[in-house]
Amino acid sequence: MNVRALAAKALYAVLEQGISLSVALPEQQKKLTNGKDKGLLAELCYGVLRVLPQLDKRVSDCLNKPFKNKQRVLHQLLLVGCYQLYFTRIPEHAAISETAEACRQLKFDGLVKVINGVLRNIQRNKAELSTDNTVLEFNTPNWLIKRLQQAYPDTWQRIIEHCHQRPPMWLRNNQISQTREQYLQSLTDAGISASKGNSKDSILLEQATDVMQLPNFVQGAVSVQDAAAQWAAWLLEPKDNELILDACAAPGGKTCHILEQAPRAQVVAVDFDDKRLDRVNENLSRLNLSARTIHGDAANIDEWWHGDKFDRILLDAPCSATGVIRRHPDIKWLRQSKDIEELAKLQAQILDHCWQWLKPGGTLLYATCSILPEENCQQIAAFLARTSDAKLEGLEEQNNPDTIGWQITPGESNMDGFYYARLKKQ
Ligand SMILES: C[S@@+](CC[C@H](N)C(=O)[O-])C[C@H]1O[C@@H](n2cnc3c(N)ncnc32)[C@H](O)[C@@H]1O
Repeated sequence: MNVRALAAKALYAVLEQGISLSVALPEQQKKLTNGKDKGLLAELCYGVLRVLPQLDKRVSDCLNKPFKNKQRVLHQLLLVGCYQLYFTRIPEHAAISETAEACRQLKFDGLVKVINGVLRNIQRNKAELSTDNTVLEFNTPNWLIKRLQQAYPDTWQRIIEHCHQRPPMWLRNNQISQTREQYLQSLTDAGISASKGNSKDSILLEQATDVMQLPNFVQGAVSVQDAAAQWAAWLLEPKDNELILDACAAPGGKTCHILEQAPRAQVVAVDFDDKRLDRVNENLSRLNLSARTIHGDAANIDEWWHGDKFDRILLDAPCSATGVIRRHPDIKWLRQSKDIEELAKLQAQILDHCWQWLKPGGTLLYATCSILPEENCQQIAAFLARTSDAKLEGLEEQNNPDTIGWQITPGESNMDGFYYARLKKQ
């Protein structure tokens, strides 16, 4: 299979059909057997989505007539071609001929000449990519730029820059298997360079590595998890024998971390996405941990839980994921401004309901991978205003003690963007 044709198909799924890249990419990757080709396919898709407006403009300027309907996939193919010419070290003649061949594979034989012609035109005249307006300059939709400008008047540009950087690979040491020092030594022995992160289990790899190359990965020695997400279990402070609800648990990264810290805690991991819940079970089984996994709605706990109230609740709420754009650049194009208010409403609903299921004296940790105040500090401020038995606890890690909760912005200490607020029930 031609890698460029598969990239065009994955991008068509994201941009024309609104499918997330984490679904669309594996769908195409499974048609390839070679690891290098799979890597190139990912690089082409991620790359195009990072700089989409600039590529879009360059390609559209070279087309007499835009492609429509089923032929739209050829527009995506041209984006892939243009990306190779501007952003990769692939020899230009190879980039062009492979992309033209992809057109044939996509069964548009009659348009191979057009694809070839447009790409040759771009190659001959490799003008700087346009930065004529803020969308082109920042390769980010206008609505998101505006919201970021408002939330971060002094730093929004730097935040957007970080959203475009390639994310590092973080590991979480499984403290049941070995200490972090011991695992760092195993990595050194395996010739893998790594260093410690700020939270106790986190390890930063100098270079992304196939997990199968990591010592004892299959046996559960470590997991892949961004350092920002690793703060959840530390801030929740789970204890053995406590009854703990992980209210939006899939794929289970934080569920497993909670159990690594408190292996005898009774953890109930809930998610309303059945398929994603399977991933929780897979992760638990690799790490040899056990939790009760339930397919259910966190905004309707009464429906699936008839036991005691919980000592601790982790609410890793569904959110805009604007803090993890560096890992999922498709978010920029799949989300819309109106989603933010809808998500904030949903989060408030789940938060209010979970609160009813927390024991007096219990702790609820609210988390999102968003960097927008509507989903984070404003959400918690509104919750505190309407909930008389809730008290916000300060977090040591918080950079500004006056803010409501801890907002991590992308790139801070090499982490993803994330938000935490710890609430205690009176
Ligand atoms: C941010 S992800 C959770 C990530 C997870 N905590 C981890 O660390 O691996 C949010 C999850 O919430 C789930 N979700 C969204 N709305 C829900 C609801 N009302 N009840 C239960 N789960 C929900 C989604 O299916 C998704 O898996």
